[in-house]
Amino acid sequence: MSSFYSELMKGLGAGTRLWELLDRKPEFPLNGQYTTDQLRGRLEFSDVTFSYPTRKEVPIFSNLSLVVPSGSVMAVVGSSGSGKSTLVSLLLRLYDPDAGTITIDGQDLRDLNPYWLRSHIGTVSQEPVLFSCSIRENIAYGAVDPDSVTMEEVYRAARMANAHDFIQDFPRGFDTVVGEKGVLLSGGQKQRIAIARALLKNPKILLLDEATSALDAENEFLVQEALERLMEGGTVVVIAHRLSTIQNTDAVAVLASRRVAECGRHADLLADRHGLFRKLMEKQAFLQEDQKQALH
Ligand SMILES: Nc1ncnc2c1ncn2[C@@H]1O[C@H](COP(=O)(O)OP(=O)(O)OP(=O)(O)O)[C@@H](O)[C@H]1O
Repeated sequence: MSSFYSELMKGLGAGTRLWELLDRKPEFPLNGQYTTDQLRGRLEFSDVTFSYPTRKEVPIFSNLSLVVPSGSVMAVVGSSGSGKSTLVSLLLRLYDPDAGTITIDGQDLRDLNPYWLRSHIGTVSQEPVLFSCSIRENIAYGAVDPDSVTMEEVYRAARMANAHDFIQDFPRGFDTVVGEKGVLLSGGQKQRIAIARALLKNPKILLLDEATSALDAENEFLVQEALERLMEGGTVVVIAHRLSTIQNTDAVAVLASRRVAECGRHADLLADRHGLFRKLMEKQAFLQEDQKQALH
């Protein structure tokens, strides 16, 4: 009886916390209704001013403007704390800007149905979150209706994400249960599962946060190849940390002084000897010595 009582009390405590979570209301209204069948994925920030609700006195963006044409790949670079992740959070509508607008195909984000919006946006973060369930369920979770996903579709997504082989090598294959936050898997493996999840969703808009942590050479190649497949066809915003990624994008936006300080093609930005992008690249030792020599 006494052990049952303590279990009951633990359960009650957990239950209370769960209800508190379920009862939470969004801080701003999520009542946009607009949806469309023909999403093209053109993104535009116009004069966006933003500070986090918890730190109103620290502005993150003031009058930031940026256009990402539909179907293009935009790299976002900037020093640590310049607001790269914040830009992605605003696109996902985790926050609303204090002033200015963010639009998709000319439609204000606030007028779009948030559930519909998020079903068309895929994200792969630096530290992907995997749930404590099977790998198959973790991949199928990306789909709008995970229950209707066939095994064939899961295999296909895993193959394209270069994850199929290592999953098959586990004794229980796709039924392998990954621990809380996927502790059983390496960083590169977790990322490839997150990429398979995003591939299954086949989103029109893709937000990527490239991992800064060093992957071993083989993992890095496999992750990079999978990302390239994922990036085909949609509009992509990638927080880029690798020179090879930056070189393969259509344009680069440099965040500095709370706005987009420079935006253009990688080669053009690099050619400006006094430009911010050039300085940033040199600081981050992105440029190899021989490339620097060639540019001088
Ligand atoms: N939830 C939050 N509440 C309050 N301030 C925040 C929050 N998240 C980020 N910030 C602040 O906003 C600024 C921009 O952070 P952000 O994470 O967007 O930068 P970043 O360019 O992505 O940085 P990094 O390259 O280090 O990941 C930082 O000064 C950070 O301290």
